[in-house]
Amino acid sequence: MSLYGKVALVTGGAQGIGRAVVQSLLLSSAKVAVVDLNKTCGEECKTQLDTEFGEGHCTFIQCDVSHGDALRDAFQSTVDQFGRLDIVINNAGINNEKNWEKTIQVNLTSVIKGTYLALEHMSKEYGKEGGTIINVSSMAAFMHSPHQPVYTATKHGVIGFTRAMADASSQGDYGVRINVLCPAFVDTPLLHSVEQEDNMGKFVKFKDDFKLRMDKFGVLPPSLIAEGMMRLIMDTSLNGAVMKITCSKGIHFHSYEPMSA
Ligand SMILES: NC(=O)c1ccc[n+]([C@@H]2O[C@H](COP(=O)([O-])OP(=O)(O)OC[C@H]3O[C@@H](n4cnc5c(N)ncnc54)[C@H](O)[C@@H]3O)[C@@H](O)[C@H]2O)c1
Ligand SMILES: CCCCC/C=C\C=C\[C@H](O)C/C=C\C/C=C\CCCC(=O)O
Repeated sequence: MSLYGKVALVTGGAQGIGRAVVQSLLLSSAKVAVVDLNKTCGEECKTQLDTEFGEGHCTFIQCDVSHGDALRDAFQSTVDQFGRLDIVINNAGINNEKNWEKTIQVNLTSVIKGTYLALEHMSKEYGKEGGTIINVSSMAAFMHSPHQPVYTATKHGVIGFTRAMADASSQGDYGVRINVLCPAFVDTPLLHSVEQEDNMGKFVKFKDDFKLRMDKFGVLPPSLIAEGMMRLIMDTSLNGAVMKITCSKGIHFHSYEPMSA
């Protein structure tokens, strides 16, 4: 299915998983705003994408998603440049147990803020045409890691928030589907943070144990995560879905007990 005429915003889109998703969106003919803190990476990414897809299909907006006003401006700038907004991927995330307050701000608070801003631009509640939001969690929400307690907590939070908002959207007739994606280990620069005391703090001493887990469970290519994202974007039956992607089972969904009143 083509996304011609649709506009997407991807946070943390300059490298890693976000970069792979941006590529897939452009291949499907969407226009894309790459929102990222890293100016060098973002500008390089835009140059490469302009060469591949031609100018005018994507834009780079430098923004720290943990700064609420800057994130609001990034959403507005996307709509000003491309005229509308249909797809929002709240993907930016960090792994920092030393500065764990920042990890909560980036991985959880900014996902909540990004979801609310997306609704302001897409929800029927605000007179808009609807759309779709994907929030990025992690398999760490299902297999908690002693090396990453706060990272694990934020990824649990992303799932709970997303599922609750998906129900709010269907009950409130927002016209916006809200889903969550949980990758296992993915081959991106983030994985290397396990080696660094600056990221891991006192948990760095567990790095060998962490690497054993990677050997045991394997490491996925970012392109497979992008494939999962595209499925969540295209399948209009999905709302409140929790997609997991692992080496052992590939792309699949978590199932929950039905709620009893
Ligand atoms: N790599 C993995 O093994 C893995 C596994 C499960 C989930 N995830 C999640 O996937 C998402 C993407 O991770 P990745 O592996 O691609 O990481 P990455 O470090 O390769 O890329 C993250 C991108 O986000 C940007 N970013 C970081 N902080 C930001 C901020 N405050 N504001 C704006 N942009 C910011 C970075 O500049 C970078 O371009 C994260 O939410 C991460 O938690 C990753
Ligand atoms: C310390 C560096 C961390 C860098 C990346 C951060 C987090 C990534 C977490 C992943 O989501 C992995 C979490 C848990 C376990 C992984 C895979 C489980 C697969 C299970 C299966 O195959 O059935």
